[in-house]
Amino acid sequence: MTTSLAPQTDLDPMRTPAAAAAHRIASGTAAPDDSGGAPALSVRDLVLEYPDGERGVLRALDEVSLDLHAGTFTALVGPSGSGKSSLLAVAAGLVPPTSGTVTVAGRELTGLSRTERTGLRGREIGVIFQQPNLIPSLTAAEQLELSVHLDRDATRADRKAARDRAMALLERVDLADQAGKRPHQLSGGQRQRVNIVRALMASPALLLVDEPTSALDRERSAAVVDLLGALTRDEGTATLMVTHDHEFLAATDRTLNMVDGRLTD
Ligand SMILES: Nc1ncnc2c1ncn2[C@@H]1O[C@H](COP(=O)(O)OP(=O)(O)OP(=O)(O)O)[C@@H](O)[C@H]1O
Repeated sequence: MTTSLAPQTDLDPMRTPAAAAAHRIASGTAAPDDSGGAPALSVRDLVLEYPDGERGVLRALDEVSLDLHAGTFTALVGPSGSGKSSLLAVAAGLVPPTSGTVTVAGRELTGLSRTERTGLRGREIGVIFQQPNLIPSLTAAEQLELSVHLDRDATRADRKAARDRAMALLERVDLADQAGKRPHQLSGGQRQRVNIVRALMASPALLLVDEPTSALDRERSAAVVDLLGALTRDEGTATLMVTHDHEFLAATDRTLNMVDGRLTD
């Protein structure tokens, strides 16, 4: 992977993820919906070009269009260098496209200011990396609650909602009894499960996952992919997972193939 996806440390200046999650759960909008409503992610005619020395430009994404709906689990496969990570980075709002549009939860990313884009990312986009990038000094529960703790505007009710949401998510992935442990006290599979539910804290509309199984053995990899599928349905996210492992495609609802920056469904 050449494109780097920065860790999600940006804070939502308007609303804490915990408050947003509590609101969505209370209002029932976290329910799965693959019925063809407005897409969680809509990409149109996306082009991404990088400067490429004497050759001019390298076109990493070439007229890519796709829609992802709530509650659906989509795999993105393709040869090395075909543009998979570039698509994730642009969909996450971390890299601006050369042209084309990316709309997440009804908001077009390129039309937003930097602050608005950061806010939207905090609320609506979860990103999971190849290696769990957990903070060594924090417990599993604290990793999940970090953004609300860093938010000076968070109320006591927000903090309580974040604690409750964190415990519910840790319980959902069978880690309630590990909530007080730091990353070095957890196994690789447990760390990846903490990483996954941390990305779900704000009940994002869109979950972008970059090769989540690359550091795991076969059995644990299958468990992580199954878990991502189950959480996609439970939480109602639209999940896009880059994978090299065709063995896990059966666990997804749909597979997209990328070749030379183009999607060949
Ligand atoms: N920051 C960058 N600057 C210049 N070229 C880049 C940059 N990031 C990626 N590229 C190029 O864009 C193309 C697509 O790269 P990308 O990382 O998206 O592919 P990928 O399908 O994710 O590959 P892999 O499976 O190996 O991770 C490649 O030719 C790559 O060399």
